[in-house]
Amino acid sequence: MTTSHNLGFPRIGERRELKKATEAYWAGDLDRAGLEAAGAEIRRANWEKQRAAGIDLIPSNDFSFYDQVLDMTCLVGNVPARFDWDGEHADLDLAFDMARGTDEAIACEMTKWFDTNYHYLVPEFTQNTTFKLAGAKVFEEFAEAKAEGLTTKPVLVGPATYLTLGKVTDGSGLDKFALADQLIPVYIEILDQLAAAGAEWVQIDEPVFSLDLNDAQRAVIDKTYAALSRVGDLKIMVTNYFGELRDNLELFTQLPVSALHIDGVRGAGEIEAVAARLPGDTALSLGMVDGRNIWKTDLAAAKTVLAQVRDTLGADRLMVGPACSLLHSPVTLRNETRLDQRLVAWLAFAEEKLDEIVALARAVDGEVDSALFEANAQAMTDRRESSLIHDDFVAKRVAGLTATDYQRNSVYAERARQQRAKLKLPMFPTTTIGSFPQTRDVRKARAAHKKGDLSDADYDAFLKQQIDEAIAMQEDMGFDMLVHGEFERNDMVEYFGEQLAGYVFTKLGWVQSYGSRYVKPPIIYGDVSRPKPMTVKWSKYAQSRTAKPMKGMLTGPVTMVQWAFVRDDQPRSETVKQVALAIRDEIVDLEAAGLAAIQCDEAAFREGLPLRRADWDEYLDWAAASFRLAAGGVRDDTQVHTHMCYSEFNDIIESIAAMDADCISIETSRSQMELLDAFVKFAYPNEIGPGVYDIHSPRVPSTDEMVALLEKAVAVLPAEKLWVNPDCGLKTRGWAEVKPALENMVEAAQRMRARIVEPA
Ligand SMILES: Nc1nc2c(c(=O)[nH]1)N[C@@H](CNc1ccc(C(=O)N[C@@H](CCC(=O)N[C@@H](CCC(=O)N[C@@H](CCC(=O)O)C(=O)O)C(=O)O)C(=O)O)cc1)CN2
Ligand code: MET
Ligand SMILES: [Zn+2]
Repeated sequence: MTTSHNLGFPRIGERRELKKATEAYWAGDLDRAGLEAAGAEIRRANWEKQRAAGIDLIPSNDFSFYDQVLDMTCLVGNVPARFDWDGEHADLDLAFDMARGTDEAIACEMTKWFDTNYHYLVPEFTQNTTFKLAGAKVFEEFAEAKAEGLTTKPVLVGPATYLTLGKVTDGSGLDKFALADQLIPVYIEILDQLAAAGAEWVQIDEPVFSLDLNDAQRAVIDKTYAALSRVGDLKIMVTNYFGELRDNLELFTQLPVSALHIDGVRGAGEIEAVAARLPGDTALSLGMVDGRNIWKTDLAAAKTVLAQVRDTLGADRLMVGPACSLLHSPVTLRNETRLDQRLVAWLAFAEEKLDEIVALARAVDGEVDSALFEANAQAMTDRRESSLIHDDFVAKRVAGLTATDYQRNSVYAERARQQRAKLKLPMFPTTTIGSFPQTRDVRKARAAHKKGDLSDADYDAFLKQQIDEAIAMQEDMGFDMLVHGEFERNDMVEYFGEQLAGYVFTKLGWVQSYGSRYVKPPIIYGDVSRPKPMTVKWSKYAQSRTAKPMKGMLTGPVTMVQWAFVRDDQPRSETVKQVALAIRDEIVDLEAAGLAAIQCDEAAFREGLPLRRADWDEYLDWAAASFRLAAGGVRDDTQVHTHMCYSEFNDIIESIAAMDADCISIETSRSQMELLDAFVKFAYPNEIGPGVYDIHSPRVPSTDEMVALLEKAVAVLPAEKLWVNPDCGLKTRGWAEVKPALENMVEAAQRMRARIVEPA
């Protein structure tokens, strides 16, 4: 019999129950028992949904109150010394301290999980790192499900992935992969304990198989699975997802474990080769249902592939699942009553994906759910032929693009001359990245407006007042280039998605980004265009309230697509081109409305980089080109800014230069300006705003600290190219810390100016 299984279910709850409970707990409005109960209720509901759908093998420990990598850190007792841990049990409150920081200890770093918009907490290693079994969550959740009559498949982040994702923090030059010898025995203890508790299967996630691996990583993998395979009766499934195996295929298929899972969506081309090379009685799990996107699976096509593999391996060695954990999918379509029903017919969120998985597993065994398969085939045809998707005007416009559309009129030096003459900014000009705190009041007003309880006129007046206050504050503080504050936006991607043609947005399609912060990615289903101006009204209003230059504020084409669910019926690069043209229209309109500077954020530029180096150039070419296409329609004296959050710039600096933005702001404060190195080495030609204020922490940086960071920057870059700004937008912060921090920041810029004009 073919086994249906799941790699992980969304943990946030159908209506963001997890966010509400954790934030209430942090605010002191819910006690620990209340929080635990909310978590237990989400797990129970998730298991029940999977059982009802007919999933044979259901995961546990896929739930987390914050992050699964952080949970692994607790489980193996790898708590950084600054958290003052008793060395015994690493429990939930300690995990929250690591995730959020305390008065005494700064939080662990957070970074992107592979090429997703999910963020994990980076494990830290030092010369003093030791591991021990210190967590109980995986065992408790297994027992909890057992009590409900389910023998689940506990999920663990694998040792190779855990070591790869962590970083050495003590500058000791430690070889982190050498820690495997200490880490493996703890994994063995965990597996032993799970086996003793009655577990039959365990799922060990090793998505590092989708990366280019070095010898040290390969050695860790060899060692780990040689050791783990000796654990008693427990069956181990090792999973790879997010990409192809390529040159890791041999290493992967030779792992001495009971089952191997591959991403049958992104790695479709390798299914046959993997099946052919699978030794002895190893089972193969094929991830045929996309966990990263929301389109229905083509069931007939998937069934054909599965049937071929069954003929090679036999049904008993075949398993069917999602390509990756469903963590990256919204929970359910059931509540999307406002979505165009023609579109709904093309979609599958996590719950609906469960049905697809089960239908496929049953179908390869000969039990075809004809009604479901027929409806699915109809949906595939309807979508392909739908007039909703195609827009001739957009197609013609893209086809008519020429080289000149991808460049500004003059080179940077000439543009800079004209911009200086027009803007008359001082040295070390001060600005912010765009958003100001999204306070409860702002969100409440928006929610009330959406519900119809606040009229258009009243919401408008409310937003104008917010903008007025933000402008007055910036003028008082002495800012040189102002922003309007983005109070009208729910999210920098969703807001635009709501206004563009070819996009739809959901009511409750939330996906976890990190901790209690979620996003609602819009769905790009067809050709994209901009029916009418999107931000001009607000930016124009803001500019009318000040004599200082106001920055128009947009999201760039790559980020608009990277943070959306994207159509899969044409290359991503084509969709990005269409979005770039829509943004180009907006940039041109902002210029016409009198905005002398326009920022176009490309926060997800690095995230979109393919996992394998061999694929980078192709991506970087179209990604940088799309930015130039978006920005290429304005006069030389209009200053185009871009912004990127925490990114490893070294590998991609040439492409950042190729974007040819007049100014880029980046996140550098936490790394003590280390991230500037790439710009220095490459002699980045345009202007740069290296962030001097870490906005991920509630801490208020002092003027001295920020001056010290700026000193580091002037030591390596021409002073006249430098801007002074925070690391990122301030939407997640509160005014109480933002005001003093910005005051200090402006003062830091003033001190730098004084020092340069009258050298010490
Ligand atoms: N898409 C995206 N990805 C990103 C980022 C980003 O800004 N956007 N930033 C980086 C870090 N990731 C982040 C992801 C989310 C948030 C974030 O602030 N999310 C908000 C939701 C933002 C939002 O869309 N809010 C809506 C809905 C607000 C809401 O919950 N309203 C209440 C009512 C209001 C109240 O009474 O409080 C309700 O509907 O129940 C709005 O403002 O309109 C959250 O989870 O809290 C921040 C950073 C990387 N990836
Ligand atoms: C995640 S990058 C954020 C850029 C946006 N302009 C903001 O300030 O919020
Ligand atoms: Zn940012």
